[in-house]
This record gives sequence, structure tokens and C-alpha cells, in this order.
Amino acid sequence: MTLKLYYDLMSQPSRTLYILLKVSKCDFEPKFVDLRKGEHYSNEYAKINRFQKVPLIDHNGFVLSESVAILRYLSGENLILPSLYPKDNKIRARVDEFLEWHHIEFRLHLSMYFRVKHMDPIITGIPPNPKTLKGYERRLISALETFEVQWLKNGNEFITGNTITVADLFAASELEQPRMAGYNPAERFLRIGSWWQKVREHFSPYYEEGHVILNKIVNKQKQQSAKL
Ligand SMILES: N[C@@H](CCC(=O)N[C@@H](CS)C(=O)NCC(=O)O)C(=O)O
Repeated sequence: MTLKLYYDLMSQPSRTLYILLKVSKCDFEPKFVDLRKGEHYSNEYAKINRFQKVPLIDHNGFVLSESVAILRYLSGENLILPSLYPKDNKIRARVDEFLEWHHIEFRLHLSMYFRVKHMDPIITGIPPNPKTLKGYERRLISALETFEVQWLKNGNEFITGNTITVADLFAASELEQPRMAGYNPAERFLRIGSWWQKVREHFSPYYEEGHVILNKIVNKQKQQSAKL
């Protein structure tokens, strides 16, 4: 029985699955696909994943893309901790409610800000247009506000109640992305900050392991801006 995870720790859903498998003590073969080197565009990878993205799993020849579909499959195969994706129909529906919401209302805005401010200038060598960037920043802030107000409700420790689930892990991994572009959501959104810390601690040491590259990038940027 082998489970292969194709991933890059620069990718939010890859980090989520990586941490989830580690914390669940699920034995898997990590298959690193270097996005920054464009390895996902290789013919070899295209044969495995027609969408040429990460993450992806291959479980004894069963190949699956899309992190949320992968999560559900792993749960069905009893490969992840049941407490993180509870079997109880109503509790699971709450987790699913967040996962459905997060793709368009949350992830999209956090990733686009990261892309326009950080990634595109690296790829093209052209700095972002300030007016365009301002628009992305507005949408980022609005998504963070909705997340804080609507999902981190007063009195609830975690997104779906007082028990931590994959909803918290998916959200936390997404929140790390704008940090790489110099925007730390915890500085303006204090409830996000304290919830985020609890998530990091809960998944420690795998959370740190999953974010090791990202944290190196953030620290390097901080050192560079301190020199200026
Ligand atoms: N909806 C997909 C998103 C997958 C995705 O967008 N992956 C990104 C990294 S986070 C990727 O591989 N991007 C490479 C590209 O678009 O060239 C999921 O949740 O798995």
C-alpha cells in the first residue's frame, strides 16, 4: 500500500495535506514538484496530473487532484485522524460549509494578493502597478474581515466550534501566503492572530515543518527591509 503526495510547500493546499498526513501519522511518499522551477509544466508531470498543479495524490494507482476531494478520499480510506474531519453528519457539514466558502471567498483573494505583489514581479521583473495592487489589497482586507467576523465568532475557539478541524488547517495555510508578500493578517486582525496561534500550536511540530520554506522567505525579507 503506497500513498504518494505530489506537493510543493510553497503551495497552501499542499502544505495543508502535508501537515494533515503527518499529524495523522499516515505513512506517505513525498514527491516534491518544484513550482518555482516549473516542474509541474514538464511532460512527465502532465502525464500524472492533467491540470499540472499541486497537490495530487497517487494511492496505489488511484490518482486524485483537488485538495478538498483528496481530504474526503483520505477520510473515506481512514488515513487521517477522524477528529479533524468528523464523521458526524452535521459536524462534517459545518466543516464542508467552510471548505466550500473558503475557495472563492477567502483563498482567491489571499492568493491573488500574493501573486500580484510577490510572484508576478519575480517572474516578469516588473513591479506591481500601485493602483492595481490597491484593488487586490482592498479585496484581501475585505476577505479577512469576513473571515474574522463570520467564522471566528466570539465564544468559539475554532472555525466550526470548540474543536479543531481541517477547516482551521486549510484557513491557516492560506493566511500564511500574504505574509510572504509582506502583509501579516495577525497585525490588524487580532482575533485572527490569537486563533492562528492556537492552530499553529495544535499542529506543532508539523505546522513549522510545513512552513519552513515560507518562514525562511519571510525572515529574509524582514532582514532585507531592516537594512534599508
Ligand atoms: N483547487 C486546487 C488548487 C490547486 C492549485 O491552484 N495549486 C497551485 C499551487 S497553490 C499550483 O499548482 N499552481 C501552479 C500553476 O498554476 O502554474 C486545490 O485545492 O488543490
